[in-house]
Amino acid sequence: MQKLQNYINGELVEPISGRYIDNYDPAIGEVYSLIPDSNEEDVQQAVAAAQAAFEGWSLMPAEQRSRIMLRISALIEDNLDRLAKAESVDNGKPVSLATQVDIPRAAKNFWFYATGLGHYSSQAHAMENAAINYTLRHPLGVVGCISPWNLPLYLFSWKIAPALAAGNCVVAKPSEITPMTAYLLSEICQQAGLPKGVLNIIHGYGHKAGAAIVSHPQVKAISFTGGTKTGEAIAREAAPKFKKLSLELGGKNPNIIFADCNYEQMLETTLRSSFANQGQICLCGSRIFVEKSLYEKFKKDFVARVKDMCIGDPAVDGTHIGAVVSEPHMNKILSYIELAQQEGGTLLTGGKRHQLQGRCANGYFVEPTVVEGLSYDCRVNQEEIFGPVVTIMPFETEEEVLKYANSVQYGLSSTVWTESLNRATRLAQQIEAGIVWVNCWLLRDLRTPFGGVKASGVGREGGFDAMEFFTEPKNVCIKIN
Ligand SMILES: NC(=O)C1=CN([C@@H]2O[C@H](COP(=O)(O)OP(=O)(O)OC[C@H]3O[C@@H](n4cnc5c(N)ncnc54)[C@H](O)[C@@H]3O)[C@@H](O)[C@H]2O)C=CC1
Ligand SMILES: O=C(O)/C=C/C=C(\O)C(=O)O
Repeated sequence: MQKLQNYINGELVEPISGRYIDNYDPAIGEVYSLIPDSNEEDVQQAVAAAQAAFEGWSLMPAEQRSRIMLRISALIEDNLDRLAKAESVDNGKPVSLATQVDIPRAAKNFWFYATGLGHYSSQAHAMENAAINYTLRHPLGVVGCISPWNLPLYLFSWKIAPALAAGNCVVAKPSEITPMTAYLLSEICQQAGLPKGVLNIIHGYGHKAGAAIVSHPQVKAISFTGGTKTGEAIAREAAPKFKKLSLELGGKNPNIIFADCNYEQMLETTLRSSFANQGQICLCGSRIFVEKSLYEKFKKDFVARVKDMCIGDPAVDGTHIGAVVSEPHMNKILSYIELAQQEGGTLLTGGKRHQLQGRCANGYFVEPTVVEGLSYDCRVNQEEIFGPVVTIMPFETEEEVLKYANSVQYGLSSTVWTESLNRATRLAQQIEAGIVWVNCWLLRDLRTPFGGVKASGVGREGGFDAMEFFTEPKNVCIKIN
């Protein structure tokens, strides 16, 4: 069976403990590879390697740094099929999704920051006839990047690329549930000629390897994406040590549909925003609010389209819904479907584990599920499920739907469907979320600030926001005589 290795100081190495963790293919429910069960000692070696590499990397001319990152981007593109297949096997997502979305975006993340670093400039503030201020931005040193299992290489690279572009050296940990493409990225970094120690990839459990990265005194910042509870634990550890923190956490996003919307566009996009990646994207619109006059028509058409979706082998073209990421996660999703019924909801479609034949007979598949009849403040409408489950609810007025939308502890993204520009801008102003999509969903411009409010996180990724996070400003004030 394939054994993955840590990537430390430019070399692929065994974990010091010699211990490994089972890695499952969720579509067949079997272990197919082993990953290092790394501990504090592995992290210590990785941090030491990163520290040693920092001077060389941070002082390297920006153009040279950029060229190395562009080579990584190109190699990801060259390996598109291999990486997409690996992502699909590791995560359960349809290979078509990994080919069209996950892997191209990983390549783009490196391209975006490799080119962006050449446009990042310091600020100057002139005090009339008194002084001129200029603000230097220094890389922080060694930084930690910790990413989740839902968009493995996409989110891993979304953190690593700006950190490297800003001149930092990185110790990164992918999720232990989906480690494969991060491992393949280590091979790509070797081929691209990334100097040793600049990026170190440690595999293993969050409470062990991840916690060791967070608590290491030489790790100056942590960029984390994952569950809100884990984000809290990381903040508890890192905040008293005055580390910089960027936390992208959970969501319970409203999808607000008015009767005057472009109906076909809305219906097609709502199918995606509900069930893309088996609903395992923190931006999915899991609470669908529909204006009362459109509710019955929407319900009929939406449910019919959901019933048409193909749940199947992720390796096969034409599959819309693949496996969810793990057996515990499947059970969590099914328990929320149970809860929805206890809370008085009616299942309009779905609701069960889906049984496939043949190769995937033991895989972790959940039917795309639509629930109606729940109140906006019940647990199912307040807690993050992170699976292919949506609720639909009617509303009558803007005030009412705004109250529903803002009733949750989360505030990541939101979607508004209307042809009225006035209404869209009114709501965009009042919705408590870091991102508002009007008549679209997950339309991404990588220059824009990305992140959430309330329990959805702290800080913003994307564009120069990420470059600012990964650098420390120093103001120099020169008096003019
Ligand atoms: N992007 C998002 O919003 C995501 C949300 N979730 C939500 O979180 C729930 C739990 O999922 P998990 O797999 O447990 O995600 P998680 O948040 O625990 O895992 C994310 C990453 O954090 C690491 N980690 C865990 N504990 C850590 C610690 N104490 N210190 C440092 N690193 C640590 C993990 O190893 C992984 O690399 C899901 O059911 C879902 O609701 C999960 C993944 C992504
Ligand atoms: O940056 C994006 O385009 C998407 C990010 C998605 C997440 O952070 C997530 O699902 O966890």
